[in-house]
Amino acid sequence: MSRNESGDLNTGVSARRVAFDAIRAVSAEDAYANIVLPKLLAHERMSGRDAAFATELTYGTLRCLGTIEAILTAASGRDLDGLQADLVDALCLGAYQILYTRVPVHAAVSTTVSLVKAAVSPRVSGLTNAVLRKVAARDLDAWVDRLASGDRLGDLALRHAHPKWIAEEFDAVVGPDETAAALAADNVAPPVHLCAKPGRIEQSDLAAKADGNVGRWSPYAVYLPGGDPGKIKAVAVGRASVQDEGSQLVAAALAAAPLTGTDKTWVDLCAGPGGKTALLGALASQRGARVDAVEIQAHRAELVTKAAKGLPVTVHTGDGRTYGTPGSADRVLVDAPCSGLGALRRRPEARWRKRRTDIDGLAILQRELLAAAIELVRPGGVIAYVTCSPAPEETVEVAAGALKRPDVELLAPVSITERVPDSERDGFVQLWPHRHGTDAMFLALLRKTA
Ligand SMILES: C[S@@+](CC[C@H](N)C(=O)[O-])C[C@H]1O[C@@H](n2cnc3c(N)ncnc32)[C@H](O)[C@@H]1O
Repeated sequence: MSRNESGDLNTGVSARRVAFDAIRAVSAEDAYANIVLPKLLAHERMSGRDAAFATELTYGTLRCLGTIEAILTAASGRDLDGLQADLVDALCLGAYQILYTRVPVHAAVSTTVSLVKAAVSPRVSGLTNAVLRKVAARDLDAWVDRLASGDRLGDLALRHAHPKWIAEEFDAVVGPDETAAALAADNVAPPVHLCAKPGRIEQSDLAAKADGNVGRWSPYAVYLPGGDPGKIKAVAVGRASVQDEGSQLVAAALAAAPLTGTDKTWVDLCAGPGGKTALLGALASQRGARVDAVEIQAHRAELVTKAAKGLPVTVHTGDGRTYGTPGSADRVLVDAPCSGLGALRRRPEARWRKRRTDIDGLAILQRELLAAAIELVRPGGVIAYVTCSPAPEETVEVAAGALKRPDVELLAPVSITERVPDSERDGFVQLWPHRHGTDAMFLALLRKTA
């Protein structure tokens, strides 16, 4: 049976049921959509256009959840907390189709009513029909205009489906003219970037073999137009890996920083799952250096071992805050655990799960890890402090704290700023999806002076 986005009643039901089950798992069990959905698709043996439709419905609904819920609340005239949770999930799925897709309204409503009858309760099918018909009375823009309160960031957050506090974090960095673009970029699925491991395969060779395009910024990046990267031989045999171009740039910037004296011992203090370790390992291999990769979680340390197979990398399971001998490293990467606000486009549900208060605890750990890196590096050595977040509390504020020390100075990250326009932020690097097509990686490049 073939199904498509037209909303044909006989053809879209299974994809919608898969999407509903995935959304249920995310909302009821705190599952991750990118993990639960492939399992459901495999279980249903769903592929091709059906799988693409189920994915669009699942990811789209979860991504836009806060805005959809605000519209459902207004349309139904009731607090959604008073409705059973599985009904709310089904209503969100139906409303997403009405507001954000080209599925005809009658198909979105009737398929959701059928879904509710089968998967929730026939008793609430009339309510489902009534609420979705009210949602369909306006298009998305009209709903957003109706719900707008006149608060600039609150309204932008509503329009671009983010919690307001995240809009505030972005706005604090890019300023009012760019915040809408920064938020909108999170609603576009990221393209797949490959990293051609230096010394293993040339960028142009990988691009030709993978039917991709050479990346704009990283000398190792290849953009894939589509398809399964696991099926590309260079990836399967470890000569290339899937890695965001921004991650490649910040890892390579550590290796590119000027250094006098010994340059043999590189440390990756927060290594799991090993994407940056693998790139550093390949670069170290070309330069006669070695990488010690530290990861606190054993299962993630195993992933590092796999990612770095065949490279001069030693993996240590342990706490980066207490690792190693002071003054023993030439280059240290601290790719710190962070809020991940720079990679929201990768995880549809993530923005609604995070809380601003999460950053407070993370900032303490980030400062401790950076302090440990400063201890670990030798005088003259280099530290790259990296986060996949632009939030000031876990980026410039952490780096500025370290720069108050008399034995730390800021290094200009020219390997990136001279190559990538609009990437400099107060002497550091800040990449953005809407500017550069990368995750919003932050980099502070520091030197230990004495
Ligand atoms: C942002 S991720 C690193 C991503 C990795 N560099 C890559 O490119 O694949 C942060 C990692 O730090 C680890 N981590 C958290 N606290 C740590 C600590 N105290 N010491 C070492 N690793 C830690 C987390 O388990 C997580 O795997």
